[in-house]
Amino acid sequence: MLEIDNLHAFYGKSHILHGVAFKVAPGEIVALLGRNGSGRSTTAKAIMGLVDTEGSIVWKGQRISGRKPFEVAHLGIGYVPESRDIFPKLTVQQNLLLGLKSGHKNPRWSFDDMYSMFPRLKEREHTEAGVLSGGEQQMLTLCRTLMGDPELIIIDEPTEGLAPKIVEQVAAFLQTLKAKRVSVLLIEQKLTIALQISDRALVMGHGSIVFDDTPAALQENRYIRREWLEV
Ligand SMILES: Nc1ncnc2c1ncn2[C@@H]1O[C@H](COP(=O)(O)OP(=O)(O)OP(=O)(O)O)[C@@H](O)[C@H]1O
Repeated sequence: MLEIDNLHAFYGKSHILHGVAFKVAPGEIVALLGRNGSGRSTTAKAIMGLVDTEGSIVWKGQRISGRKPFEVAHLGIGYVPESRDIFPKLTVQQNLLLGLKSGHKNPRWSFDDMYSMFPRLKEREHTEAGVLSGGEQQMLTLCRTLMGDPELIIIDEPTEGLAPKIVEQVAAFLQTLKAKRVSVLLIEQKLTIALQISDRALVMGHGSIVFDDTPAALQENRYIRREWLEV
């Protein structure tokens, strides 16, 4: 479904990704792990057309490398960046409405789906998003992106700084996506969550993929964990 091969990415003259290659299959949750600065966010930005790249990014058989971010989104790839991405002066409900893909006839998701995954958003339905807590803003960003009905959603550190109870809800949210065959590329710092819910684990180091296997294999591989994950 998503096939990345020999991907290089650049910020000006800085060469950040060095020949990244991996695949994401339909309905698969793939965890992208690594230390801060290893290149995980840059990989997400490269897929979304937000940084200069060389190499190949193919989505559903179509080459998307070099496309504009809105084109990539329109083709069915949703992106939840690390910074919570909401419209602060609009209510929760208005933010969700803005997520809807225009002209889309049979959306997979309804407002009620969002509110049943995150009941707190229902309670805050008519509240301006700018006054929500960090955790609530994260829920809203996830839901707004999902309202656009992506087939693949790339989520950058969704549980960063959240209380354990909200982390559990985000994990349940990811399981719901899986049940509905939405693929997920999950950039995570927390190894336990990534291992619990993902089908495959990728580890990045210095802008390259240094491990690509099952979560169980990563659990057993002390060398990779020590060299590339533990701080
Ligand atoms: N806008 C930028 N301009 C120049 N260099 C950047 C920029 N953004 C990131 N970098 C550099 O690119 C490298 C990879 O960063 P990236 O953000 O992709 O890592 P990461 O694994 O996602 O970690 P983090 O969680 O800290 O963002 C780092 O060396 C970082 O300093």
